[in-house]
Amino acid sequence: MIRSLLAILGPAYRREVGIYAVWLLAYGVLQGIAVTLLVPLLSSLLASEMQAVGFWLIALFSVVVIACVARYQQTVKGAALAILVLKTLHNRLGEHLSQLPLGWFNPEKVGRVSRSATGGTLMVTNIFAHLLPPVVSGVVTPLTVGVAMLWFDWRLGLTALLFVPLIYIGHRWSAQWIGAMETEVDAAGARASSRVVEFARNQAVLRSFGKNVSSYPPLEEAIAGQSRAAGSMLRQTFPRLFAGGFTVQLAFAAVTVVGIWLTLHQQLPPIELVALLALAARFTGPLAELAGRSGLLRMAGNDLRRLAAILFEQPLPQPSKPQSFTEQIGLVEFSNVNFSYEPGQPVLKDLSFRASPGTTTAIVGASGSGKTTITRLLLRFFDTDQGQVKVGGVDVRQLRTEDLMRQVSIVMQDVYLFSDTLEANIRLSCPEASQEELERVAKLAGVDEIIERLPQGWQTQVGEGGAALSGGERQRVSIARALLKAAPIVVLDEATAALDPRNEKYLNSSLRQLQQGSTLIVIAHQLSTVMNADQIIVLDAGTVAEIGNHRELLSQQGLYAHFWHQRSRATGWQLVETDTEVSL
Ligand SMILES: Nc1ncnc2c1ncn2[C@@H]1O[C@H](COP(=O)(O)OP(=O)(O)OP(=O)(O)O)[C@@H](O)[C@H]1O
Repeated sequence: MIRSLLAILGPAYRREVGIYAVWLLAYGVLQGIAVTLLVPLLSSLLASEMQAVGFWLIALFSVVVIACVARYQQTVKGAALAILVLKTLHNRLGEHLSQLPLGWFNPEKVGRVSRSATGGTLMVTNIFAHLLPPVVSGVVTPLTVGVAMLWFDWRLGLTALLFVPLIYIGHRWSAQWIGAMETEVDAAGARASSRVVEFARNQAVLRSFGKNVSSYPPLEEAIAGQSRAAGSMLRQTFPRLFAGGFTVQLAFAAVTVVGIWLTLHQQLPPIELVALLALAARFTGPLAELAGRSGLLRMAGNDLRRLAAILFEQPLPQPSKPQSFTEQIGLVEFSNVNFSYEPGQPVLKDLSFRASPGTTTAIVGASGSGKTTITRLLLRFFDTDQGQVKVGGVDVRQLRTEDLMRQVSIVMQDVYLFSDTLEANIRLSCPEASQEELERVAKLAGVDEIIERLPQGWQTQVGEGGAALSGGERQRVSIARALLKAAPIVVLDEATAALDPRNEKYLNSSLRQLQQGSTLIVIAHQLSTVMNADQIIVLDAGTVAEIGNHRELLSQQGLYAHFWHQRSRATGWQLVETDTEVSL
């Protein structure tokens, strides 16, 4: 466990962990020696040898003082390491997450990260603060006492030490089992919490179908599964902990029986028997505590493994010699791209197209034909299986993430705003922008109108995820961000639903502005965007079925023309796969 902790923290902390380990061991041994000194002390007391009593008392006092120093050092160093782990793990997690491919962040993984970053790291810090000290004392102190007993009376010492393997196996068995059960309980907990979040988020839909907790089976099952797992763990943990404690008491009973037998056969003076039995009692105390703590330590070990699994996730390979841009800034090229999310289920097949700098490319196609996937590959959420994606004439795999991201702005339908002011949300893309610049983009995107209406204008808090704004308003903020960033390439996912006239007006003026300086790649749903695009890519099941501008494609009398003639009077469109019809 310490080894995996060191692997996560890095070799820089090897020394601190080493010093802590020395104090832990020292305290365990000193505790054992202090207890051992009770034997000569009690023996001389019972024999009324007052001078010897004085000597052993001083010896005991000195060892206790040194043990206190060791305990203090162990506590201070443990607390310092716990804080260090907390800080380091959070920093390492943050750094690592920022290097992982964006495609990694699905809801399950995000849930795992948030559980590990909160409860997981706390549990891991507990290893130093609360779990290792009793576990190490629980092993080292009884061993020291056992060796001391060997010295006083080898027969009693041997009896006690013979039980060590049995106690060890018992503890290991119950700790391993508790660890395995905890993994199950954790998985059930993760399932239940994701269902609770789903239930809370989708209240509007669920209520409209008359669903509450008891009539929504997935949530009920997940909660029942969690309490089943927790109940089963509690029920089955008890006998195992009992078995661990029983072997310890058995060891004590065996030492007592052997001691009495030796005394009855005049092989051990009764005074020494009393003192050695007191020692044997101290042999069992820390062992009993060990039984409970080793299970907790195993649980913390599970958390450690889960954290390590996140930290060992591979970031997308970064180029050893990153390339810089040529004069082809704004150029986007896909060459013979093949891509699948799941092996054997190709999503994009031999897909090629070229978007020249400053032009607008509209991507249209049936739901599931791969439109969003194209934008994900352009942003390098994932790497292609075959073929190349080039931005500015350079393969995206040869660009550093920050260089690629500097080239591209994203405006998605489902816009997330940070729980901050309106101004901070727009400045995110260009913190150093002047106030005039900010106001210019706000006007173009129609954000000025929102600002005028809101009580604190630019300084209005938008709430978590932008909850204080409507969907259309959030998209306007997101367009203002893109305008401010003025990136050479803009990826835009148009609203599927028909826009109200006001939002449409702002979207069109923003698009015109963006077109002046950027290459636009639009997942297009509005007819006007499709008609005015320089080129339209018609996707069919992951391949380019047709490519050209509106006029060219109409004259081809192919798939696009078919769609167009069917629904040209519609105000919005979406291609439907089943019968290649256009639906609203
Ligand atoms: N993260 C993912 N893991 C596995 N499969 C995925 C993932 N994302 C998309 N897919 C699958 O890839 C295919 C293409 O999806 P994509 O989202 O690119 O289509 P789309 O044309 O944008 O669809 P829509 O218009 O409905 O948004 C679909 O079959 C989809 O189920």
